[in-house]
Amino acid sequence: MERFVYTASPSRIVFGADSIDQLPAEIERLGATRALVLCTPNQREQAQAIADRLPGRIAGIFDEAAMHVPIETARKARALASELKADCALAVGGGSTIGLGKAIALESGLPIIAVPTTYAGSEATPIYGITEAGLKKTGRDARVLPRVVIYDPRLTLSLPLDLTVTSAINAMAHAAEGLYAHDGNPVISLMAEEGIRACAAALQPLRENPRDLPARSQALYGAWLCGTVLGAVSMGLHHKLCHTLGGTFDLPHAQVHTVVLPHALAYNASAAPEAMARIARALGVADAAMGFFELARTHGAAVSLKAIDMPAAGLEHAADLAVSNQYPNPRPLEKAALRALLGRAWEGAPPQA
Ligand SMILES: NC(=O)C1=CN([C@@H]2O[C@H](COP(=O)(O)OP(=O)(O)OC[C@H]3O[C@@H](n4cnc5c(N)ncnc54)[C@H](O)[C@@H]3O)[C@@H](O)[C@H]2O)C=CC1
Ligand SMILES: O=C(O)/C=C\C(=O)CC(=O)O
Repeated sequence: MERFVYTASPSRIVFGADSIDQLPAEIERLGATRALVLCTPNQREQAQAIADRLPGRIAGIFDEAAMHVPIETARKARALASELKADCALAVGGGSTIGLGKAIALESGLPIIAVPTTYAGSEATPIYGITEAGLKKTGRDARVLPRVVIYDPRLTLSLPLDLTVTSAINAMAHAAEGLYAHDGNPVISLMAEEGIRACAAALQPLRENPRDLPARSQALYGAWLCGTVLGAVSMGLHHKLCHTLGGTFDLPHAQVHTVVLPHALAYNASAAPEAMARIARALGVADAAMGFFELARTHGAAVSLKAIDMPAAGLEHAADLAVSNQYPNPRPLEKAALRALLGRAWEGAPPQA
């Protein structure tokens, strides 16, 4: 066994169907009496229903969470938290809403209770992202790691099927890159493999019935594991490409992950054979990259950047950006090979080493 460092995350996880019933006790445990509830406009009703379970403990609801946390939204939410003297942020939603809670916590140290309703995994990480003047900056800070996460699969029953598939692949991407992270460790690799297995296995039953509670539970369990991997070790080429593409061309987050993952894995395959074997085993396929390509296609997700409105004229610029910062990745970053990768991803061609 090689030497490694493992840092466990100090979050408290409350998992299972109806675990939202534990919310009043969890808020009390934190000693909070004035929670600011955060959500997107789409999830206002769901957030209100949760707030209604907490009479006397809600300071207000802010329903303007938006993807990639625009700085203007963060400022507005921070000002409201301060004005209402909130003593905790209760984020009900996906990565965008939890990201808004993190933007508040980063400045104020307010504890976050996260109630995730997608599989993005932000609730399990100390990573924040804020977008200012078209540029998304991300960083790590222990203050933004939610203190408590309530994973209630019932709250994911309403997640539309297309987002269910792409969000689950977003989750599995964390685990896939965690398996070849330069700072990986055996515990995180176990979580990664199990996370991929659980998320992938949930997709077929959810396609047949998006309200299948055991399958929702399995997907959410997998998402927790995959998010934990993201929070614990460094990501490589795939995540960097997705951030570049998403941020520069304003592409939808989970869908970009879904398109890019097979191509990023094919690029890294020869340099990370053991990770590829573990990913393939978790998916129950022969080849990791093709496995993800087929998984997305089988479940009706877009497999080309073209289909999610990435302009072809931006490919050269994206390749330049991809090599502008070097970072640890199993295979060195080569401009010509990355340009070819992006071309295949744009077309929706199968992944190629
Ligand atoms: N900091 C971190 O560790 C991470 C941050 N992120 C960030 O999170 C954002 C993406 O988060 P996502 O969860 O993919 O999307 P999202 O949070 O933007 O949600 C997408 C849409 O689905 C709706 N939705 C969410 N759950 C629903 C449900 N159960 N039923 C019906 N509608 C529902 C939302 O209201 C929203 O309109 C990106 O900005 C990304 O960068 C993603 C992963 C990790
Ligand atoms: O961009 C962020 O807000 C931080 C991390 C992620 O989005 C991880 C991911 O790409 O899914």
